[in-house]
Amino acid sequence: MPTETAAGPASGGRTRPHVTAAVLAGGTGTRMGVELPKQLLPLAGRPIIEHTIAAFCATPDVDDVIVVMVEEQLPRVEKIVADAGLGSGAGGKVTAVLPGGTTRTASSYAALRALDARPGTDLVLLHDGARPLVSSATIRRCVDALLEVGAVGVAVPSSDTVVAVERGASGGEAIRDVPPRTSLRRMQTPQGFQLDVIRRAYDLALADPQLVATDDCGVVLRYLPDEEVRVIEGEESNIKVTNPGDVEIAEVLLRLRGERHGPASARATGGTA
Ligand SMILES: Nc1ccn([C@@H]2O[C@H](COP(=O)(O)OP(=O)(O)OP(=O)(O)O)[C@@H](O)[C@H]2O)c(=O)n1
Ligand SMILES: C[C@](O)(CO)[C@H](O)COP(=O)(O)O
Repeated sequence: MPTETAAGPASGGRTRPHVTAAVLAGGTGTRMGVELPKQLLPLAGRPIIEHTIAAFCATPDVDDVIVVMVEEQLPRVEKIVADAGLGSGAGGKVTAVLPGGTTRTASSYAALRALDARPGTDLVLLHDGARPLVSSATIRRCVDALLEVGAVGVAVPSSDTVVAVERGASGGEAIRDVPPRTSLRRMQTPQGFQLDVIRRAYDLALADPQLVATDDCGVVLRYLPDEEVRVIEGEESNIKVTNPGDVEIAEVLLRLRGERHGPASARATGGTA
């Protein structure tokens, strides 16, 4: 339930809920094709995951951050958090670094379980550790929407025509359908939820042996069909580092952002203004 807090300037002094961001970094990055989990690769001299965590720490709407990481890399992430001053004891907001699961869904669930053991959170933002360029503005819009609905996902329109495919008569891939582009969005993260909503959805999902999900809004849509899942506008620059070459693209986007806002502004916001 919303609690009276010393609200920061961005919240205009209103009574506001306690917001926990969960950074999901439990994947191994197989598509990237390098040995190290991709979220540990350097981006402008700092590990990708450090950029991601810093973005949430720098956003006044976020009260604390938990990180879900590949188990064998937990000490490495704890060191990144400590060295960058992102821990809650050092002026940052990271309160826990936890092991993830074997799928993204299992890692989301691990984050939710951690919150079970630690009451206080009203809203949770689930975010890909591999999206280091998320902006404070996007995070803020997500939190604002959660004051009105139980589930929110950040998305961008598709500038390409998107098609559904199937195996064709010739044996190759063939178009089955061309959905109207105006009704399509590309989902990003953060995806935010009132905690009781995502808990109920995951309780049902985890009991379903057929569970297949690629994002958390999809879990709510499927298992709580009466719940409105609002889509809010994201930013093209909030890319997910996934394939070889994506780190270089992220470097360019980061540089452009620095040029737009100036180096002092980029530093003050963890490069995420
Ligand atoms: N078991 C998993 C799998 C993924 N993720 C996280 O979910 C985000 C989006 O997933 P994706 O880009 O698919 O990352 P990987 O699973 O690492 O990549 P790949 O699918 O190429 O192996 C990433 O931040 C990833 O670390 C996670 O927390 N736990
Ligand atoms: C959650 C997500 O980033 C939304 O686009 C995406 O579905 C993650 O998928 P992945 O296969 O785990 O990269």
